[in-house]
Amino acid sequence: MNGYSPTRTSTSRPSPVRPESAPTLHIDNLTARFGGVTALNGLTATVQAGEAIGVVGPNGAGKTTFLNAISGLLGRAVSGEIELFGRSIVRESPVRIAKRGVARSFQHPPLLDTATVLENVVVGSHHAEGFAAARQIFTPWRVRQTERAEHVRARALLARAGLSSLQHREAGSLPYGARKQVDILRAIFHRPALLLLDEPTSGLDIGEQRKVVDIIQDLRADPSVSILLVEHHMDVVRQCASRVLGVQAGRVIATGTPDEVFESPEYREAVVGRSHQRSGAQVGPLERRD
Ligand SMILES: Nc1ncnc2c1ncn2[C@@H]1O[C@H](COP(=O)(O)OP(=O)(O)OP(=O)(O)O)[C@@H](O)[C@H]1O
Repeated sequence: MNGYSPTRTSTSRPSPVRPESAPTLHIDNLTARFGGVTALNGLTATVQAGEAIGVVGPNGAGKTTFLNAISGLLGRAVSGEIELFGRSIVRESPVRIAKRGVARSFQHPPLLDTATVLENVVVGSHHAEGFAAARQIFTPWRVRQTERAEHVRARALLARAGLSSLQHREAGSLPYGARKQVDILRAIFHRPALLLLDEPTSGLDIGEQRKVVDIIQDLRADPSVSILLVEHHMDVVRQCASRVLGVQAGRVIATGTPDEVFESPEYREAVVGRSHQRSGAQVGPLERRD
């Protein structure tokens, strides 16, 4: 069963053009500079349809900047190429990139605090469905129908995550762990082709971490969804990602299975070299010891 699968829902969003031959995402020589700081330094990577790729590395390696660049949040600070299904998105706005099927969660979820949890999950969906304001005025019945269907789908997502009891709570009153989960469901609600998750389990307790892992594993059953997962917990990466990019100083220093990367000399040096600081790879309570 796949309760979160974007393709198994009752209303359908016009899907972005997805040429069979092109990968979901191709990144070439991606560089991001902020004044004198080079956060990304020639990063190159490819994500195929249905892949879930972990992005790991020490603090300050450029992982969040990588997701920000793909989301279109960095504007002219970025150079290099970002292709989604073979089409360049490197100069497109965050809204257009979202419309092309990219959704993301944030380290610190920017929920609408005075809206309910249910409203937060569906927020922006009219935009995503291409409902212009004029259309809403002239076809109110259709808009109401769509809203009803969206609320049904959002409730189903919340139920699947065990968060039904929170659906009418104001988001501003939620504890941190619930905020993170709602933010992830909000991203999933838009049926992304590419889901960007930025430290989805940071600050969560063990039960909440398991629920997030469950959500990600469920999504992986859908071959049309690709995932980039920035994560410090090695156990979460092992359970959710088939392939890992080890990143340091804004470039990829190791690729392979989770264990191949975690055990590679390049990655160990990147993390151990900073052992006096917070480690880039945390062994969490979900850690499997094989
Ligand atoms: N908008 C910005 N302006 C200036 N410097 C920035 C900006 N965004 C990121 N940086 C810098 O770029 C580098 C990479 O930051 P980034 O947040 O991408 O690292 P990270 O790998 O996500 O770290 P962490 O694991 O701690 O979240 C850091 O030195 C950071 O201070």
